[in-house]
Amino acid sequence: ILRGQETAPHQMPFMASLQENGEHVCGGFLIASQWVLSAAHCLEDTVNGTFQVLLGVHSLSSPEPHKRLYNVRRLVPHPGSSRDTNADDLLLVQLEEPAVLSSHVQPLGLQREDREVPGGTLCQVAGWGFTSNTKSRPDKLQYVELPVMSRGRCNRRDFYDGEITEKMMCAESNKTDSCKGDSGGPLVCHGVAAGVVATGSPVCGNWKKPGIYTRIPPYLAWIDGVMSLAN
Ligand SMILES: CC(C)CC(=O)Nc1cccc(-c2cccc(CN)c2)c1
Repeated sequence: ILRGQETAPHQMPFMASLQENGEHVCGGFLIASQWVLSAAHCLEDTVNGTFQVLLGVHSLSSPEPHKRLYNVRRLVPHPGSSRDTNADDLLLVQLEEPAVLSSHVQPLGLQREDREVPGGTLCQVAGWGFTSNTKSRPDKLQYVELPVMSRGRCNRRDFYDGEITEKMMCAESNKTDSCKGDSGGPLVCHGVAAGVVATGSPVCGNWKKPGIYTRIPPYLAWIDGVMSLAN
């Protein structure tokens, strides 16, 4: 998160750190006691692929009473996701067991009505991703408030020139922005998850490259289907 601020500890009790070999790789968020939603691109550049999910966390490094690392039972990338496009960039992560819920560990509601979030709406995005283009990584959870950019404006030639589908949304990236390591985190509008941070262009904080977020309503059937079928 570029030019954001540290959250109050556990202000976002749905936030998850998707980790590989004990290192933060991507954001994610609890959507049910045994399920975390993240981004499919987070599975790229994995070494031996043992993922774990850290919940109830504020500082990645300090011991915290509510912090708990969960093993992963199953990783379910969206069938339409692929390395070379932004399409369907979603990942469902089933925890080995249901998370112990508390005031520090709570699921986040999903936007259920398939209605566009109007341009200009202020939404929050959080994560432990880069806080600058010099790749500095924060230890504590950061968040920033960003205005949504309408699809019409985001698809202009000098922005993404028609690349933004109705299953994606954009947010301004003028200095404040999401960045590497924030992928998979939620874009929270009116208190519910309206989008998921997609990698989009590997540029952070450049107003000409708005942040791309996978919209959630178009994927509710897939999300509910996967969760209902799993053992
Ligand atoms: C100088 C460094 C920051 C270059 C770099 O590593 N960029 C990079 C790589 C992969 C993903 C992302 C990335 C993720 C989520 C959101 C965004 C942009 N809103 C970018 C950005």
